[in-house]
Amino acid sequence: MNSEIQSYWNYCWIDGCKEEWTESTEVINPATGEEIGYIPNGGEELAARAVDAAHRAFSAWSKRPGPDRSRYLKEWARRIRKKSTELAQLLSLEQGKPVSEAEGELGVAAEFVEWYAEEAKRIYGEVIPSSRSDHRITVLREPVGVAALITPWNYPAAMVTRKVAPALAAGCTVVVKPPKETPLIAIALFRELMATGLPSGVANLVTGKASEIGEAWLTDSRVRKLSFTGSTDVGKMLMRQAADQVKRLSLELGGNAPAIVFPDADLDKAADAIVDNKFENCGQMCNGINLIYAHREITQALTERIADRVRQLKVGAGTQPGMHVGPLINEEARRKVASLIDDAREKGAEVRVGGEELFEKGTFYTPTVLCSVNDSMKLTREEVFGPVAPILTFDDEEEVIARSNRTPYGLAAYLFTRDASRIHRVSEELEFGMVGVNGTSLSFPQAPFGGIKESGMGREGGHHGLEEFLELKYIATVLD
Ligand SMILES: NC(=O)c1ccc[n+]([C@@H]2O[C@H](COP(=O)([O-])OP(=O)(O)OC[C@H]3O[C@@H](n4cnc5c(N)ncnc54)[C@H](O)[C@@H]3O)[C@@H](O)[C@H]2O)c1
Ligand SMILES: N[C@@H](CC=O)C(=O)O
Repeated sequence: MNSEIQSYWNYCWIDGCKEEWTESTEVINPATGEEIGYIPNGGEELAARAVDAAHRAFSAWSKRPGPDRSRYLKEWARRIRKKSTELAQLLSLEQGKPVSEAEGELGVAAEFVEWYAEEAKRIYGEVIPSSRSDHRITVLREPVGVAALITPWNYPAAMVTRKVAPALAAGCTVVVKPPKETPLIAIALFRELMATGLPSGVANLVTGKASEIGEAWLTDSRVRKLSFTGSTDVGKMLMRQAADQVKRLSLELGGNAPAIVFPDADLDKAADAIVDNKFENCGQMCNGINLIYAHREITQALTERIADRVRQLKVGAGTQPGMHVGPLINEEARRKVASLIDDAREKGAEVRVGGEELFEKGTFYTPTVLCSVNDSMKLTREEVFGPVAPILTFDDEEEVIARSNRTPYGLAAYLFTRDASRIHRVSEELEFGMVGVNGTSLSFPQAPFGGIKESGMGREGGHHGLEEFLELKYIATVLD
């Protein structure tokens, strides 16, 4: 692994070539605090060079037939799958998640590329009957242009392919910036993309100073689109910067997902699904459950089931076999989780499981279950992004819908019930972009993943994800 890891050090990808940079910055393994690699600490100049290359490549790439663009994507997916064992080790090492989860993420990453390789062939226009017989209305779907793609550290492989694949399928060229915490997996994915023979400049990747790179791209009129996944605070700032040139925007931001368990639910299945979701990636998931609302009649029974399952979770470095929960991404993230738990304790929450920092090295925190949680506690309003399952009690449907909708976020919500009418009624009343019913899996290449309110705008996945990289052009033709 060491020589494999070193093969990703100190370069990014511009115009089809490895671009080395004198100033570098280190990448840290969150399970040990040790340096595992170095990447270029680029800024404005590197960012501009990436746009130069993407802009030069756009005209030829956008004119290629869809089936032609599709072939590069299929080959990329094949290569990701072939190397998934090595890539999963790398992802786990720099991000912290268990290797089994990293393998799952790489499977999802490849699935998105395969899906968009097919969608590239089906970018249809329209001919619309006009109200005037002397006019024909034609609508074309054209690629937006150079797209800037900025990705987060929590799903550092899937978030790259979920943006790059639809953009390339649509005929856009791209400039990509991964986060400083997990750049190596993005560089590795790019190596596989370049090995497909993709024409130079179609896809470019830079690493370094986030605000400098972001500003360079948002003030460059050749960049026509920004697709960003990350925190709501940074998303809002980028939205303001993008306003000056009215750039197209997709924003996949934070969440504060409720899981509502009604008294008629299958409690064992609900507890399994809640624990799987809540502790995936050490709770660092945008659509991760933030609050568990249990009906008063089943609060105790559900709490026992959740607590029993959480006690079984093994915590350790993701690269160690058999671990379920890895470290948080860094010390700042651990401090935030600890302070939210302290606040909840001070306001009367009971720690049923966990509630402690772990180990001398690395940024571990025990999987935690909190009961007697009430709405005065900070963790009910903030995105916790950690291994904490807070359980609250509710009495009736209307009340729990109102409490769930009170958040400014609107990404995902979950409900557990066997009552068919309630499923429809509650799903439709919840103000969230996605609702999971009797389960918590939401990320499918065919489905429109995304949020409303302060969780963002636009969708990733499905044909909806392709539309984000396409402009409509309407042509009115006078018929002789
Ligand atoms: N809605 C979704 O689909 C989705 C998916 C994954 C993660 N997320 C959210 O992402 C957040 C966690 O990710 P994070 O901590 O990496 O978020 P973050 O906002 O700190 O960083 C995201 C990306 O933005 C970059 N960035 C930071 N400041 C910037 C600036 N001034 N200009 C340009 N780029 C800048 C970072 O370097 C990184 O690449 C959580 O809030 C999570 O909910 C949302
Ligand atoms: N779980 C989501 C990512 C959010 O953090 C996904 O897989 O799309």
